[in-house]
Amino acid sequence: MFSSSRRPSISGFLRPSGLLRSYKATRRFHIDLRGAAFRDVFAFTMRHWSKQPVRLAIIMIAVLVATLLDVLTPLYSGRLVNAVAQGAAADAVVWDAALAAFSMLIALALGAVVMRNIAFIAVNDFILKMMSDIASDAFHRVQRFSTDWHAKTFAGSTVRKITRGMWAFCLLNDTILLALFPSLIMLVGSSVLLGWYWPMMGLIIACGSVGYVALIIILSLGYVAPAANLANNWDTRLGGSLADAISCNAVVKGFGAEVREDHRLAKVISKWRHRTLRTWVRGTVSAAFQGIMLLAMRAALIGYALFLWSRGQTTPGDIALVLASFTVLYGYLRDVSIHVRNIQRSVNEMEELVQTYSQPPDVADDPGAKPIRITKGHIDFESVHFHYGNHWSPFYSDLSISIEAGARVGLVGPSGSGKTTFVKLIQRLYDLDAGRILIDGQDISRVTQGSLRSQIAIVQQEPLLFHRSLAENIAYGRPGASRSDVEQAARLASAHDFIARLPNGYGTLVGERGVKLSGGERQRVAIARAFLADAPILILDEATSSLDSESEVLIQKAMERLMVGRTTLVIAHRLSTVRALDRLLVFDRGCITEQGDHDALIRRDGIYRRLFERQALELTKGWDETNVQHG
Ligand SMILES: Nc1ncnc2c1ncn2[C@@H]1O[C@H](COP(=O)(O)OP(=O)(O)OP(=O)(O)O)[C@@H](O)[C@H]1O
Repeated sequence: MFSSSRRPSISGFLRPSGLLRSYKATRRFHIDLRGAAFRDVFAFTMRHWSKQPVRLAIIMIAVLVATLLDVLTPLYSGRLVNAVAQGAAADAVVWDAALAAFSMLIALALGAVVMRNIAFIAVNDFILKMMSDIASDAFHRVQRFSTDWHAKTFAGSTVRKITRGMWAFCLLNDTILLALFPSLIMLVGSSVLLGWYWPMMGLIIACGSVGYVALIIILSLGYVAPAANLANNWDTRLGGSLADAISCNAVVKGFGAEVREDHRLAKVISKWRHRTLRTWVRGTVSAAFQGIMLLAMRAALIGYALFLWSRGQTTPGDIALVLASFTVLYGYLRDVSIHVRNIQRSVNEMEELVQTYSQPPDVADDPGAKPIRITKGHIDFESVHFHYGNHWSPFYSDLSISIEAGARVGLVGPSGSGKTTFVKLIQRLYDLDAGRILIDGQDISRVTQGSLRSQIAIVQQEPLLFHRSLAENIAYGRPGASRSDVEQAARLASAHDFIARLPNGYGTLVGERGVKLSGGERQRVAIARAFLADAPILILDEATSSLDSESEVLIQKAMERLMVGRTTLVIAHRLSTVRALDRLLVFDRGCITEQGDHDALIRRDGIYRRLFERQALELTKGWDETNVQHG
């Protein structure tokens, strides 16, 4: 992420700096030119600009006036020189002319400072407002992307995409509004000013500047950028190699392989050095060409001015005007290469963020969708056809099943048979290919997703907790729940006792994703959250991880209390825990092959009986081994 002090790169408008130094400052950034990316990013920028037309107008007018005042400054420098060259200060006419020119110079400088600061103040608000909008819009969209999207995308890279995109947008706006726009005004203004007095000089500036900018674009994008890209890759590889060896230091030590790792890194460093050197050399060559071009312009202008002077057509003041004009213009022009690279860099870094805006949500609410009202919790699958996006064959074909309101149903079957997919479809985390899922007679694809999911409580196998206090995590099930409601839910979930023993009790922060709690404690917090949610439909994804028997009993009891009065689906991994449920659905490769209660299923020679016998056998073996050890 960039630093939050964001102006140093805008040297054209603020403070000119050496070409080479500036080049080196930006050399590490990824440079790549793609027309589509430029178009999308500029369209995105325009959309944001159009939301603040008044501020944009203030900025542009202030920058325009400040730069025009800079354009006029050489004119009065020339007049001052002319006045001084005319005679002694004792001459009142000369003195008045010199004083008038001096006053104008001060007034112009003061005006430029005032206008520039007006532009800065306005631009701060303007850009921060857009950055805030981008952050909240991106968050809004990302939160609503499908489970599939989140499964495919690393959370860390999404976060980086948003924050880097925000700062790149800041740099892009700074560069356009505070660097390129004034440079353009200066270029046109100087051409007009000098062209007004000497058309040939106007032509030299106009043609020279256009040639100079074209040269910069060709050198930056065609010559330096490819080398910089390669150097950048080696920069990343160098970082990766360092991180790899340092993070696996225990292995390196274990094998006494320090020297081997030194050699390995030395090879990477050598490649990195060569690639980087090539980029720097190209940067230096490019800077030299730019310098030569500026020198040629300077020589042409001053040479022409001298030529006119030799013919008696210019005064010392005119020469001063030409010199000063070129010096001011030079300050703007010499940093154009940095601005071009800044634009490229911002476009590259914003590209991924902008793409998320054109991505439609995989699962969208129907226009005018109404909230669902679940009173009983009766669930019907009607001829459901479904396949995962990256699979060719359908996972469920013509699946139909009814689950009565208030029933406690276990979903069992081998790993990958489709138990979790079944509950994901009830939550509408994916859309169906065909068929319908109805809850209390309402098609879930026609209601709002938010209302549907808020009436289905879920306790996951590996519950995720926010890095917030325990009280906040539990209250997530019902926003605005009172402290006594939270404690009551924790008691029902057998969580109160362990929370009360913590030094900060309900105020304890649980660490990222709840890492500071044990698996059993996390589950009880998730159960407490589900108690507070008080949803008519409950999904329990039973933990497979081996909890100690005390935790297991506590969790089992908490879950039984939670099931009362709700339609409950239990994804069961250990069949011993679902024996008491009203009904079991046995899944096998996307089909429900058997159903009934435990007693009925165990009597049949089917998958359930085989699974049950295998688990019973494993349990007996486990017992025997324990007894042998203890014996
Ligand atoms: N997001 C996904 N994209 C593609 N395929 C998926 C996705 N999620 C699950 N699958 C595949 O769908 C099949 C069913 O998965 P599901 O999670 O429903 O099985 P399960 O019965 O719950 O398994 P387990 O008991 O191991 O949790 C598996 O083959 C799995 O690889």
